[in-house]
Parts: sequence; C-alpha cells; structure tokens
Amino acid sequence: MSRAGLSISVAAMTLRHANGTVALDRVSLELGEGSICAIMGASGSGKSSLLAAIGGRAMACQGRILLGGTLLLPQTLPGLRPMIGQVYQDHRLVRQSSVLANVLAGAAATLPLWRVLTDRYPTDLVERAGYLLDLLGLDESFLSRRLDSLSGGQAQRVGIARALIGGPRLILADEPVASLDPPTALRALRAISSVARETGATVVCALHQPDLAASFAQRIIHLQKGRIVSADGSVGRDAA
Ligand SMILES: Nc1ncnc2c1ncn2[C@@H]1O[C@H](COP(=O)(O)OP(=O)(O)OP(=O)(O)O)[C@@H](O)[C@H]1O
Repeated sequence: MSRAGLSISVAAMTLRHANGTVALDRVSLELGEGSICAIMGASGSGKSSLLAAIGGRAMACQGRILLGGTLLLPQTLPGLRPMIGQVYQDHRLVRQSSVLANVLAGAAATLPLWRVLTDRYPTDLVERAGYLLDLLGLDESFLSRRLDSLSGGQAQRVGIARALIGGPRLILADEPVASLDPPTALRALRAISSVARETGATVVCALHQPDLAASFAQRIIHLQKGRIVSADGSVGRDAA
C-alpha cells in the first residue's frame, strides 16, 4: 500500500462561525505530502476549526484551501472526502454497534455499496481492522464488543482505527489521545505515524502535550486566538 499523501495549502483563510466568532484569522500554511504536523495552542485557539476547515467540515469565509492541488469547494469535496481519514474530538462512533462495525465504517466510502448494505466486508479489510486495533493496544477480543461497553480511552482508539482503515491520503486528528494515559497516548501516536509512513499519508494532528508533539511531528504549528504565532520545522519528509 503506497500512495502519495495529499499536500495542503491554506492561504489567508478566515473562518467565522455562525454566531460571528472569528475562529481563524488569515491563516496561511503549506504542508508537503507525507509530512506530519502537530497543531498546538490553548483551548479555544482554533485547532478544531483549522482541522474542520481542512477536512471540509467548515467552509472558509475568506481565503482558500488546496488539497493535493485541488481547490476545496462544496463541489470538489465529495471527491476529496474518501481520501481523508478524520479522528473527531467527540469520537462520533455508533454506540450500539460493534467495535468492528465502527472501524469498518471508515472504509465504507471506498467499497461498493452492496458490501456495506449486506455487511459483507472483504476479509483483508476485516484483518486490517484487527491489525490496527492491535497496534493501538486493543486485542481481538474487542472486535465483537459493543462500543458502549468500552471505556472512553478504548473508544477513542476505535475512532483512530476507523480513520486509518480506508488507507487515507490525509489523516486529520483532533486531540486523538486526549483520553489516554501517557504510555497509551505514545503508542497511539506511534500507530498513526507508522501507518502514515506505510501509506505515505500526510498527517495533521491537534495535541496539547508538547513532549508528545515533539516526538510525533516533524513540524509544530502554534495557534493563538485564531492566528499562527509560530511554525517550527520545515515542510515535508526531509525534516524526519
Ligand atoms: N460551532 C461554533 N459556533 C460558534 N463558535 C465556535 C464554534 N466552534 C468553535 N467556536 C469558537 O471558535 C473558537 C475556536 O474554537 P476551536 O474549537 O477551534 O478551538 P480549539 O483550539 O480546538 O479548542 P479546544 O482545545 O478547547 O478543543 C473559540 O472561540 C470557540 O468558542
């Protein structure tokens, strides 16, 4: 599995929420394909808003975003979305479904509809789900468990596996280790970066822990009140 990651180009982007709050203020950012970037900043600084904008979940009111050279617009989003794996801050998992079904949902967009509707997923994909969960520290006994029987930290790792299973060219992770103890957090970030290296995916990840960001990312971007106040490191894999 080797495909190029998506480059990211954000130019003078301003994002204003419906209530008038300016969450991002003229943010510009260039990330090379396959690079791993951490976004840091205090609560409310705009990390989730930036990830939402790049993931096409919040349209910029000014500026532009290009993913792999394609301008992000409502009409280009359906083509881009299957290339993006997203880890949400609030997990967005189906509590009544099994762990396996939740993970496989991340690959649904890449499969023929009949497979999704009949719940008949390719064997290699089911094996991949087990592999990813194992990488994240959840053994195969978790596959058949209902999501609502899991702890918060276990559920968070299911959300990570769901984002990774479709072989995304871009991984956007919003505080993916917020519910995890330090060793498990490190393990989860290593799982994300090892899958990204394997597939060539670009990664943008919001984190609160400076030590984890330093060990995980080639580049760290600091946000403050919706603006980039510093961006360490260089773009692309050469900074590894
Ligand atoms: N749906 C929304 N409607 C209105 N304002 C919002 C909305 N979502 C976020 N905001 C505001 O936008 C700003 C940026 O919020 P954002 O969630 O991006 O910050 P964050 O850095 O991810 O914070 P945290 O670390 O707490 O998750 C904040 O002032 C927040 O109150």
